[in-house]
Amino acid sequence: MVTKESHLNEFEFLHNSYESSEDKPSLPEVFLVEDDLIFGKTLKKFIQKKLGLEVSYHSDPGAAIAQINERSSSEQFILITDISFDDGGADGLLLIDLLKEKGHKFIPIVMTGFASIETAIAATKKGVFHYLTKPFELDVLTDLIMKAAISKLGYTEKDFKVETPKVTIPKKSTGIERSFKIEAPNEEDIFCGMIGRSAKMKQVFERIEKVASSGSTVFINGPSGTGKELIASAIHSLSQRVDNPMVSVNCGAIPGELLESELFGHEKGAFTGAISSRKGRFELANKGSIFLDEIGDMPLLLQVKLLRVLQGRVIERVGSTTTTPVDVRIITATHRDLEKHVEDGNFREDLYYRLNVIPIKVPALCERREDIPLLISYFLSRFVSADGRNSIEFDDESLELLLAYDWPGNVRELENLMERLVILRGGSVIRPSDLPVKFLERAPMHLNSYDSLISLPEAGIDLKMALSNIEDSLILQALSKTAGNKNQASKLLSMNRTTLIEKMKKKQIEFQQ
Ligand SMILES: Nc1ncnc2c1ncn2[C@@H]1O[C@H](COP(=O)(O)OP(=O)(O)OP(=O)(O)O)[C@@H](O)[C@H]1O
Repeated sequence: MVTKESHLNEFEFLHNSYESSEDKPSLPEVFLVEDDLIFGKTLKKFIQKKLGLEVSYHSDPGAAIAQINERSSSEQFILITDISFDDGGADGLLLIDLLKEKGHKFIPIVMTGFASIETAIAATKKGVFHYLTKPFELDVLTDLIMKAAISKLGYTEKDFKVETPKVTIPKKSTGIERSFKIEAPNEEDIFCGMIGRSAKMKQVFERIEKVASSGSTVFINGPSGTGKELIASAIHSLSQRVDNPMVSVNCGAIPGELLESELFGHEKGAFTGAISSRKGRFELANKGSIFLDEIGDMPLLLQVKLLRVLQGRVIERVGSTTTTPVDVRIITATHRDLEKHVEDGNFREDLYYRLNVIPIKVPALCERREDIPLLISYFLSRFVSADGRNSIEFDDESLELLLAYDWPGNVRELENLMERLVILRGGSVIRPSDLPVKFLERAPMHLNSYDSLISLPEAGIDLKMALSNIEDSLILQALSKTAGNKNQASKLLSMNRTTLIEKMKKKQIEFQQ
């Protein structure tokens, strides 16, 4: 039976703190003992990079004891050790006993892949600071090391230079070779309420500036959510027509039979329900601009009527026999491939050429990824309250996922996601698990990140075994990240769910939370 008292005595024996802060070395020493070479090296690199601590790593407990015995037994250190070693001849708890016998003072943290009540009790009896069950997030271990150093060795948080290991976006996956940083747009990145620093958006801005004053018909083409309506507004606001109205009509949202009277107006009695005559949008936009969104969805019959307006600059109300002159600049937009629409016979070729006088092509967001950090910052500044209470931050991994994602819904999708995260996760750090699963599906492969974590040991390596260990580790990490959900984990690993299950069975991998 472990009593609270015996537990405390053990702790006191192990953790008699330094008399004064001057006595302690500048940073705590860490000894790591783990027989899985790849995991051990990964841990060593991660702890060193994140906390700036020197880590002495040994795959063999005997070698660890030899090194520890060489140093002065009065200096306390942190020991991180596996419990069971593959050759069966050593045991992490025995290592703790042997070091204690030699009079060493240290704070033990133990790790095990096979959690059992018996070993947990045995570890507690030995006064371990924490008992970690594999797999665990590497950050959990570094947090524990800091906690141990602060609470047992008298260090303060300031003694550590905590640095989250930087992840560099590989060129292949995103086309950008630099660390991803959220950055507020500066003056040059903002054009008429639009954010853009990429060369592609700068070209769009230049074209808007050039065409705005001309009065010509403009055709804006680009995927949904790329800002076509914003571009139309910019053209209008930079033109001489700015003091007159800009009227927008979504041709795809109004039923075909209503669209004609919506655009051109109607006379009293023109159809059932036409109790009075009414001006259409063209007349309302007189001396200003009309923005015909989703022009590709306009019915063929109406296309003929629009062509007549373009040719004669006059409109004819439904039910009228006379024409009314209109002075309107026409700006149209569609997310469709209008040329293909013409080829398929769904759009009149003559109208297409009339509308396409000045084309503006808007790039999808995935073609201008350098704008993503600016847009994130811009939308956060819009959604986060003035006191910053619901502000959010992103960890490196989630930032990377945001940059690598394809954004099929473009800027609108990014805007909606930021709004949702601020509402649901305001005040916290966003991690990959806070993002919709589809972001994880498209995560890039960090081939080069392995270079910084695993280096070829002097004595060489059993490649087959090493790869198999990496596979195990990644499968377990995917399961851990998705709380054991095999469906989501398989997506993270870009494999079928059934393949994952078969692999787990074959390799006898079991996941316990
Ligand atoms: N460059 C940008 N800077 C800031 N906000 C943008 C930018 N581009 C788009 N947005 C915002 O994204 C949302 C979608 O933009 P908009 O409605 O103009 O897209 P669209 O291309 O017209 O979409 P659809 O084809 O679906 O009509 C809007 O809220 C808009 O303010």
